[in-house]
Amino acid sequence: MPSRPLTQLTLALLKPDLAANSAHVGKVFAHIQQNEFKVLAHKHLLWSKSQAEAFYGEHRGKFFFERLCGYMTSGHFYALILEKPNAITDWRALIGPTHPPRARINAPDTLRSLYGMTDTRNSFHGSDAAETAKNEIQFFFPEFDWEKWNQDQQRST
Ligand SMILES: Nc1ncnc2c1ncn2[C@@H]1O[C@H](COP(=O)(O)OP(=O)(O)OP(=O)(O)O)[C@@H](O)[C@H]1O
Repeated sequence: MPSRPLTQLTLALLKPDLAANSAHVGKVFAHIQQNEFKVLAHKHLLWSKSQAEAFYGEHRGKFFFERLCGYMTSGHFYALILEKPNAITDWRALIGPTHPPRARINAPDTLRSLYGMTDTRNSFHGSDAAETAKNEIQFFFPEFDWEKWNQDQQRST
């Protein structure tokens, strides 16, 4: 059987401002596929305040923490497990800089440039490292079978 390159998983969020616009959601899913990410799983979620505070716990105490948690509980959003070689860096490159006005100047083709609105309402999240991706996938998809995924990876090399 021909071998394929090792893949990586990342956790992506399509945040509430984006998720509220079904036309934009369709375009973003198309963009994800055009960029050769495989969507292994996705969920449409509505968070309680305590869930948002748990996920963004590292930002507790920062000036934008309350605003961020308020935004993330303002409506439904999507959580996705994305797979491809270098998924973590590729997805962060595709979404672009945290701040959409800066993205529109420095990275105009990125998703945050195209769809993001403000520093808080920036439409997307992506894990920033392998360990974070594992923890974040576990947070949203506790049922995800890592052992099977690892076995499939080994079989395909
Ligand atoms: N200066 C800021 N003002 C308002 N909101 C901010 C600011 N910095 C970050 N945020 C919000 O907090 C989130 C997490 O911040 P972080 O610094 O981890 O950015 P990021 O890694 O680009 O974003 P994410 O973790 O969502 O992919 C951002 O996505 C944004 O919604």
